Amino acid sequence: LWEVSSASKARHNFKWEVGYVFWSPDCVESAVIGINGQFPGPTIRAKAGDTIVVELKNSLPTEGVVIHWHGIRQFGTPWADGTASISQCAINPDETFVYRFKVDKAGTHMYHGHYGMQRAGGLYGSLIVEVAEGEEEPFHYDGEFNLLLSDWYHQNIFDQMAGLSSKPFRWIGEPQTLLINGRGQYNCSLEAKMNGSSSACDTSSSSCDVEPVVLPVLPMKTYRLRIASITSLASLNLATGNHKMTVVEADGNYVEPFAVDDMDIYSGESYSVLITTDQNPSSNYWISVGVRGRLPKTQPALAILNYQPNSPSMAMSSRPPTTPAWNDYARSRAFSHKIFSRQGAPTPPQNHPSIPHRQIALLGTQTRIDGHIRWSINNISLVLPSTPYLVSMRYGLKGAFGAPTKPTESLPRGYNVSKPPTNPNSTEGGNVYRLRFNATVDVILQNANALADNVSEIHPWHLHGHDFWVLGYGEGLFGKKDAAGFNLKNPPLRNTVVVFPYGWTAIRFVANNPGVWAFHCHIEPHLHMGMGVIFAEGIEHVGKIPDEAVGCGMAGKMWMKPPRVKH
Ligand SMILES: O=C1O[C@H]([C@@H](O)CO)C(O)=C1O
Repeated sequence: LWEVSSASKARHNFKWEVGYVFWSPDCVESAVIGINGQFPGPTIRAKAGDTIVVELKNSLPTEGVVIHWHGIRQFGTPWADGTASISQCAINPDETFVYRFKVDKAGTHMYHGHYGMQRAGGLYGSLIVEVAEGEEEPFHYDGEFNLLLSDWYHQNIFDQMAGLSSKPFRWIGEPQTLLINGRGQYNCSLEAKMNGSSSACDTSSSSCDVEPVVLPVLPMKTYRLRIASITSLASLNLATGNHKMTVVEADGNYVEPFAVDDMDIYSGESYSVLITTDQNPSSNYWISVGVRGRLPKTQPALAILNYQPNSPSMAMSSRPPTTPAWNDYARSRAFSHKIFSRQGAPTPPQNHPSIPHRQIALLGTQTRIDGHIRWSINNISLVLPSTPYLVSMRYGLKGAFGAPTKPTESLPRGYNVSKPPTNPNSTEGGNVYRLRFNATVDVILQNANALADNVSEIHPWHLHGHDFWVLGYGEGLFGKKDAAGFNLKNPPLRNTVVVFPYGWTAIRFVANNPGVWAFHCHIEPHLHMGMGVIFAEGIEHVGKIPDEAVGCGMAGKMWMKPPRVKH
């Protein structure tokens, strides 16, 4: 997984056009951001070491666009990370940008919009990297299926964004439908529909049939399910009922295999699990996907494990498995605590008095700016500049992002994480942490009570440009002594990790990838409300940034050479 053999490497060329399409993901039609007229976007499949070239044309009439390749570290190509205002200028309507990057190791990944809330608008798809030619996975399976999980809102993203920045605040609420591979049933469970009890279904949608997700399997075989969550808000749990799942991969890294009946999956995370079809083959079986971490107002999504040669629509002999109670955090913690890297995986730098070279503690709080509700990190709510950071830093455009501020990196002493912030006001800022190239950096993600009493939410944090080791989780305010309990032996490598309510999560990574990288809560409205920071490292080692990534903000003005005109 972490070694790229020198066997033959392929190049995959794609021509994509991003535009609005009418689509009915859950039988309710709306304008959805599609790729080549399709929602979700096409699945990319490649092998480790291959090069992906996506010629992306923006056919959204009045919006810029970018695509982030979630899980791909972009070694040597930081301008292809697809983060507007961070790694590149947003691609203007009618313009084309070429994303060219290497997929350096195998894993289950995804891609999605990273500008405004376009991801929530439907701009996403799967990116699956198989092991390099001639190499083998460290586990056996006879077939595989891909399950891309998402949540869906009937309110369009413009109304959502306007609400989030309104005074008074208008929260987006819970999603209407959970989707598997872009398909779901609004106000209607697939079970009720299949049993013919359509009274349980919303009548406006009863005339519409969204094809259920069916996994055709043979008895007594082993299948790999690739599961990725790209939800806007929902934390999910996937349960297979009669079939045990053995977890083998998390975020493109092998884990020490462990068996579960159900598993949590947070936005931005991916897993592979193995299931063996060892149940009575005269039946089909349900797979359920339900909401965790917030009081659910959304029906679970269902898929069908269809033992061949049964008909996929035959009556089920069992009910869909129920996913755990939304607020059973002990169970969620227990699942997270089961994840360790597979034997032989790289371990974090350690055993040296100077390691970590730096510890950055990030306290996430819900705050107010001028009466608007925001999320802040160390009391600064992230706003992005008009000149992409990668460009302004690489070319030394001082002033492109205002006065250089040094955000704080320690926790306020004695902060009471179980009460609303005593000073709920914060300011907007850039939140840029410059990391010494090759430094070993620990980050403590500290959660706390939100603005309302007795509320603290789950935040899955995603780091661009890196995998990181998850060193540990704890409850309450992180203290120096907690570092003694870090797992340095077999911590899992990931790119997304959950921070539980009122708790902290500690990660470690090596700042060895020249570029400017976003690190943020993967909940779409939370990022939009400022819940993120920027890491910059090894800028002097960044190669030539393609011109198309550069032409906006201060860089756009400086590089613009008006043609000479004759008088
Ligand atoms: O960011 C959020 O805002 C609301 C709530 O805290 C205020 O209405 C909510 O549930 C969030 O996750």
